[in-house]
Amino acid sequence: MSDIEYLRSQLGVHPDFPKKGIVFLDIFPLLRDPVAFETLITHFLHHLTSVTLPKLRADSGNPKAKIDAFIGLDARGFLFGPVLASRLGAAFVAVRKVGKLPGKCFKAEYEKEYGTDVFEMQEDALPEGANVVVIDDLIATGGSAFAAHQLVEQAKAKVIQNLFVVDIEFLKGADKLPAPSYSIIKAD
Ligand SMILES: O=P(O)(O)OC[C@H]1O[C@H](OP(=O)(O)OP(=O)(O)O)[C@H](O)[C@@H]1O
Ligand SMILES: Nc1ncnc2[nH]cnc12
Repeated sequence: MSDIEYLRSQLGVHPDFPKKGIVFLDIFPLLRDPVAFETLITHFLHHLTSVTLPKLRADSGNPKAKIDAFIGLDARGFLFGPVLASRLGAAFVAVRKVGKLPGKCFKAEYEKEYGTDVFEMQEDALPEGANVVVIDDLIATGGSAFAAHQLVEQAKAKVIQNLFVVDIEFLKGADKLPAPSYSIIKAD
């Protein structure tokens, strides 16, 4: 079994949660296993250093261009973003559901697979022109990640990569996103 097949086999699968008709894919079992968690981080780092950074440097003409910040989406993006940010010497910025962040915030309303919500990000969290990676546990319709993209645009920064542990591919969420997406586990 490949390491990706192993990770796939460890996902929790919960039909009719949190609503009838939704098959909820639970990434928490992967975090109970330290080897599985480290494998996820290794796959993300490999993609960032072998694809994202070379593309950023080629596109910008700056061989020293770097990832300035990881934007983690409330709540499960917070599990992965700070680890990647720390490993690559970048900032971690939290995008939170409305009403949780103090100070002035940018806002973006969105629709996801099982409801609507509003995301916020603190207005002083990102410098203008920052190169940003969006990270979350899962992409379904892409509504959440697209809202994060809108917040980054409001800050006049740039999303250069989206990262997900799981992509529910038939919902075609990645097609909605202006920046490239990389996901470790493809689900149906
Ligand atoms: O691609 P989409 O259709 O937008 O769905 C994906 C989002 O839905 C889940 O989050 P949820 O809002 O349930 O929040 P949680 O992480 O706080 O449980 C998941 O963690 C993603 O953020
Ligand atoms: N099917 C699903 N499983 C887990 N998280 C989700 N977020 C949106 N859709 C989801």
